[in-house]
Amino acid sequence: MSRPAKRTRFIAVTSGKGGVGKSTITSNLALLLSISGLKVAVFDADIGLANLDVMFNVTAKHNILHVLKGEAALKDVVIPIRKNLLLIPGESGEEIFRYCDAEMFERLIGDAGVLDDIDIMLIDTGAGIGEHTQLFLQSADDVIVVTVPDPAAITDAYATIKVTARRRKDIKMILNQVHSPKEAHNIFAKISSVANTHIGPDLRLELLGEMTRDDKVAYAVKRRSSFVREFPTARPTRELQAIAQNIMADIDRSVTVQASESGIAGLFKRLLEQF
Ligand SMILES: Nc1ncnc2c1ncn2[C@@H]1O[C@H](COP(=O)(O)OP(=O)(O)OP(=O)(O)O)[C@@H](O)[C@H]1O
Repeated sequence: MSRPAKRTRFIAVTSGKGGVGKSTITSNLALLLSISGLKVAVFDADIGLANLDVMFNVTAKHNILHVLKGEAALKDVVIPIRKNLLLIPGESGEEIFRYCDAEMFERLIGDAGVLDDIDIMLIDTGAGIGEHTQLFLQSADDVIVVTVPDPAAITDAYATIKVTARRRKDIKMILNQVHSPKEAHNIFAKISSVANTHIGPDLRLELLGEMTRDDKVAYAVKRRSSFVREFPTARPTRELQAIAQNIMADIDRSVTVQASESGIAGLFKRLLEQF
């Protein structure tokens, strides 16, 4: 039986090109949001390259695919990272979608108690032009496209924005590995201008924030730790805190909904509606 739950805000984090810092940002952002007192889940939906378990330095024995196949219970798959923060390990998205049907959805609702009070679910997806990634992007409340200043990455980020904008008109961006906020704003202004001309004026593109290039970030990733914890006063940490504040300012936590609308069941319900 369904019971009241908190409405989960689904935030998909994507990119055009690999290696721009999407998983680093997702994992550290999740940590900051959870430290702020929100209940956060991170769903690793990066098709073929699920690596958030590495980012959080945990070992995932089972993942969501085992749940969908009925081989494991959700509570045995979900990994607690810290207070208020859970990881839902993923696997090949392609296969996940083979199990995306009504029966699977019923199973998730029945099993979803562990997750139905989640405030924010961050979904780490693959590159945004992929067909299956698009399903996640269209199902989410917010889409964040991460890019770096490199021209090839910007071109690929723009391609992601263009494909995503066919079906939704609000897209956010994070400019990572910039040298200064000015550089981030200049790049964003150029992307916005091209999008306005070629995609259309009804697309609402928003710069959620920027993160400076800093060796401390790479150092922490190499050590499988989080830079926001290791370097709490470093510039990228402060910049990511500002991004977390922006996200929190947008969230109304007071709304209650049916359990089927929240957590992982809510996400799969939305995915199912795309078929
Ligand atoms: N602001 C930054 N400053 C310095 N290095 C960074 C920064 N952000 C990310 N990196 C480094 O970039 C590399 C790629 O990051 P990450 O794995 O998060 O990218 P990704 O976009 O998730 O890639 P993929 O999609 O291939 O998993 C990592 O080694 C990380 O340490």
